[in-house]
Amino acid sequence: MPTSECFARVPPFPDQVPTVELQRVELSKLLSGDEAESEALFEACTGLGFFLLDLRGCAEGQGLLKETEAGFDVSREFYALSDEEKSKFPLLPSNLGYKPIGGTKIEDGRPDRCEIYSLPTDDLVGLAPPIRNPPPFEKSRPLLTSCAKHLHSVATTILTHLSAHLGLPPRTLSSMHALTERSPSNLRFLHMPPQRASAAQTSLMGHTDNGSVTVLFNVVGGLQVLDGTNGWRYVRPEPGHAVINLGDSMVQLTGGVVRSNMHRVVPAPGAQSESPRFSIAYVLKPPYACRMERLKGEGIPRGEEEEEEKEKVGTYEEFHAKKSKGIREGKNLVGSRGGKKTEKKVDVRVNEVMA
Ligand SMILES: O=C(O)CCC(=O)C(=O)O
Ligand SMILES: [Fe+2]
Repeated sequence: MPTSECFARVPPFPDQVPTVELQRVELSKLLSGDEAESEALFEACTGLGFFLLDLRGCAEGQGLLKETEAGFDVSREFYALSDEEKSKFPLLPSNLGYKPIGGTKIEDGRPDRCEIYSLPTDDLVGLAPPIRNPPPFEKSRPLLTSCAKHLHSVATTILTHLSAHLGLPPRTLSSMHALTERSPSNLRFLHMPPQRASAAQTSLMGHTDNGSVTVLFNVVGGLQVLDGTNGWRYVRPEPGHAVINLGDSMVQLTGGVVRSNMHRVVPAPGAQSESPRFSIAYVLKPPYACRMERLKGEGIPRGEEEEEEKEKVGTYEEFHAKKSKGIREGKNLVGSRGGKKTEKKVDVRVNEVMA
């Protein structure tokens, strides 16, 4: 999450709410090849599937914090536009573009309370003909392109460490996600307006991400992770850190070694509930053409179901389309195995924590 100056502008996250204990990993140490840090990363990826990445200890991280901070200003400018202006940029295939409030459903079928603008990475880095984005984004193209490239590099650094622990040649996962092939990866700007306490509801439904790695920045709380039998727990926003989580495609490619955990956004707790909530996420996804077959590495299990899987497996484009359709229809939401086929299904409606 951005620097402490950003945090000073909103009331503090309260101490009295149940939070999840996330592993902290330092980007500077990952970049210098620190083995203990790499081990901690792998533990978090195979455990909860979420961790905090400290960006403060190196120039790469500090630069990214500054860029995302500027990104929050771009987001505020966009969300200050009228609904009429925003709706001139409707959702494109692959869920890119503008999703208005109520565009998806929450667990109980009610409309969500979250609006999202997703900019395709392909467009930002020149892999695809540019789409027409709203003026606040268009006039900040150089910033957003630079930000997307730096976020992409953070996400692939994480994938390089994962490759090592999975017994894959070091560049297997990062070259699979290179910025040379078209994919539905995107830089997304989310906005959740404050809700009336008497009618407060989930803002963004419980879901697992369907990409590979998500790098998330927020200042106001509200993100919750499903923490095993503890149920939903808030993630406390921390200055100078990004929240990292793995998505379904990594579960598929690793035969279930890593976890794509359920998470959702509810109204911010305590005094923060009056503040509008902005977040920025970089969602790294495999290329459309990538075959979603289990990779071969010493750390990746082989099993009977693999043969069965091979017959069903297709491209990431197909994998992605199936999940996106489910989300639009409000399906696939009340149960999760945390991305692991071996896990017991958990009802995501358990232990509602709505402060
Ligand atoms: O806004 C957040 O904190 C989470 C957003 C999220 O889960 C997503 O964009 O997939
Ligand atoms: Fe998500």
